[in-house]
Amino acid sequence: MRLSVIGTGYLGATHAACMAELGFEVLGLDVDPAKIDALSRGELPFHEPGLSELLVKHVQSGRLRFTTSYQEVGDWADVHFVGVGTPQKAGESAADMRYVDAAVTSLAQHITRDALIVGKSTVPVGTATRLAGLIQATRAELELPGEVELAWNPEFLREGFAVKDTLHPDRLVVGVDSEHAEQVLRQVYAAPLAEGAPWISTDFETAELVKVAANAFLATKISFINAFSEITETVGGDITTLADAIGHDPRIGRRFLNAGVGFGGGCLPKDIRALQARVSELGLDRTMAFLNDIDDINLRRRDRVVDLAVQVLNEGAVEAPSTVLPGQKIAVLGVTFKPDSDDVRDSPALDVANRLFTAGADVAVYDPQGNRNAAGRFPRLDYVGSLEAAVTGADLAILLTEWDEFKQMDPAQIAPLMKHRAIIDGRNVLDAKAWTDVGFTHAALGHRFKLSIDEETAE
Ligand SMILES: NC(=O)C1=CN([C@@H]2O[C@H](COP(=O)(O)OP(=O)(O)OC[C@H]3O[C@@H](n4cnc5c(N)ncnc54)[C@H](O)[C@@H]3O)[C@@H](O)[C@H]2O)C=CC1
Ligand SMILES: O=C(O)[C@H]1O[C@H](OP(=O)(O)OP(=O)(O)OC[C@H]2O[C@@H](n3ccc(=O)[nH]c3=O)[C@H](O)[C@@H]2O)[C@H](O)[C@@H](O)[C@@H]1O
Repeated sequence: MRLSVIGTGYLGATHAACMAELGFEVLGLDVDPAKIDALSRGELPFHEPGLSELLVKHVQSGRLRFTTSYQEVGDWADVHFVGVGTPQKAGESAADMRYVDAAVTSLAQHITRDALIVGKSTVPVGTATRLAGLIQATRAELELPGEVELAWNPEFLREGFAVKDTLHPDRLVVGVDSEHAEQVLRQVYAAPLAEGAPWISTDFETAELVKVAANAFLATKISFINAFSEITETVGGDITTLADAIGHDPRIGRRFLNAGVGFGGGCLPKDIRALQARVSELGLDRTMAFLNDIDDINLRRRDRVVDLAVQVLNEGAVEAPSTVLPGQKIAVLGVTFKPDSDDVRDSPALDVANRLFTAGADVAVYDPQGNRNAAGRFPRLDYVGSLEAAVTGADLAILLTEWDEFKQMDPAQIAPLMKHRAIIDGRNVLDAKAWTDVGFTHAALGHRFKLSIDEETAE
């Protein structure tokens, strides 16, 4: 079976290379010629563990090719996966559907044989039904040969684990409206099915909603624990112990209860906003209103980091950041939205770095993979090539993305490099005692901050 993958970003490039790994001939298509040139040379335009190796392997074997031509994919493939972006519309909460609509329209205009179009992008409920109508109308008007069906097969991969999640998914969900479409998808996913991956075959609406329900639930879990952080920061208590304790209850589970600077990335934030916008459009204004609070709690974490920086740098005094940060050197450790990724889309870490800069601080940024993308968004920050370069001469270091390199920092080695020994743990991954033992002022999200002047060892 020949597969095409339309849109070769994070999702599409991963899906294309993994489908080649499963033994299929694959043709990836994108409207960005530079991306297609790079992928055709076996160069991955972003960082994703294990993906580069698969790309090189299958470009070399000839099983994986790339094109910008819809005519080529329309003549060639049996199954077309659509993985183009569905970003938040500028100035609105809703998803911008123009890329999905354009991709599906182009396919409908260029397919010249029997084929199945399979949507993988995350979309508002009702999209598949609308697109099925669009496909049939377009093809009838052009009197094109071949039967073209549509299915929706949402994707649950996580960045940083994209290859594993695609080759060994924890479930496969397909929204279909014919037995034939389901059988084709069962053939595509024969390998993970043979490994026992649960297969959920359902209607279009359920498939679309499963995806946004999953992301809304994950976002809710994170903001739930971060809301408790606001309480422990006020009254005292240990947010990590609290998460561990409730997480032992299997009905709750410990995963996604890591308190910190909150969720970001190209999906969770925009997906909860798009869900809310869609249900409001359906007249259900109150139904997902709680997601406003989930979003607000998440964004307040970023304010909290800036407030903490002000407190730490001003010996406990809380004032407006714009009046207190000028001239202070702050080392920002991590700018990607999560470790093992170079993705800075809606990254809480990068947002905080920029806010500190706006408040007048001299911000030195180091991220093992994210500096280049971050510099594309906020070129005025000072990007440096190592952890040591970032902390040297700094008044304060702030850990915002929990890369292993940061989790494994030795406070005794960092201490002599800094001008003042002060650290904020924005992800709750550092051992507070190890830092205070060598004279650091240590503050962490989810913990009450009390500055002890005695502990400050300004040099
Ligand atoms: N990134 C992730 O980890 C996951 C993403 N998703 C969903 O997958 C979709 C894609 O997300 P990403 O891959 O992150 O986006 P992305 O922005 O990395 O990639 C989208 C790609 O589509 C291309 N494109 C735009 N219009 C096109 C057209 N008309 N024809 C062909 N290509 C076109 C763009 O040039 C770009 O390369 C979104 O709906 C997202 O919510 C779902 C699960 C995981
Ligand atoms: O739709 C998508 O694109 C994907 O979105 C998320 O995957 P991803 O964005 O790659 O990253 P996550 O691991 O979910 O982390 C999202 C954000 O939440 C934060 N997070 C996560 C877990 C936690 O306990 N605390 C926390 O703050 C992370 O730092 C990160 O900023 C989902 O986990 C995937 O299942 C989904 O396919």
